[in-house]
Amino acid sequence: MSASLHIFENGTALAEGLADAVSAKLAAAIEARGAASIAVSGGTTPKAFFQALSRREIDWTKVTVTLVDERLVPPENERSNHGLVAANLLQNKAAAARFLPLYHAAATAEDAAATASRSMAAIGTPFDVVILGMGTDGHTASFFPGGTRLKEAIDPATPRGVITMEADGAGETRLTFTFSSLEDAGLLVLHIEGDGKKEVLARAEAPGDEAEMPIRAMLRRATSPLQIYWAP
Ligand SMILES: O=C(O)[C@H](O)[C@@H](O)[C@H](O)[C@H](O)COP(=O)(O)O
Repeated sequence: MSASLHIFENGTALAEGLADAVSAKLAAAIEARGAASIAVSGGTTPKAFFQALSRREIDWTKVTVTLVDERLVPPENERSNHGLVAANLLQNKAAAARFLPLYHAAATAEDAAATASRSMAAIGTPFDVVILGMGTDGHTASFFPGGTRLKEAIDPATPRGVITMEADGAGETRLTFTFSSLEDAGLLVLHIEGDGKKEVLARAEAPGDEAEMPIRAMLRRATSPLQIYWAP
């Protein structure tokens, strides 16, 4: 599927424009099925978007929020994506949403991934909305170049669910949804800001190995059209 590029004047306009598109998609899912789901990314980019989305007037009691990926740390750790989402998205109107964590205080990372996969299976798939970020190394979710389980994570034959990942530069062990869990979302978004990320995107769009820039898996093979939201 080909990608579409949505360009905004600045970060504020981007946050508001993306919150409009996402809340419309969630509202449509609630209208159609009585429930909606969204998986979001961590990092620095989504903060303003989370705050804008938290104020949108939809029936948040029917929305399940989860994470595309997470670090193996408890929510009170400053590097926790759960902590970021709790502080910025699960506020205002969106405080009524249900949040499903990927991190569980389990004995091992594998146990945490298995627990997360089970609780995710209960919400049903595909997700209505998936918001991806992208690192300057071309990673998305926790699909890191050189990641221990990168091949498995981006293999379309790997079933839906959460797996563990370790990589140089990733810091902690990660928990990440697999490619197959994310690529068919009702609304599949790549949310990036700045000229640097635009250059990374241009490199990713050029021919080359997916293992070198794993965002290529989404750009090339996602069955849902990738909606790229960008501002300088
Ligand atoms: O950090 C995370 O939780 C995500 O794993 C990661 O994929 C993130 O979306 C990118 O690294 C972009 O991060 P920035 O928005 O900070 O550039």
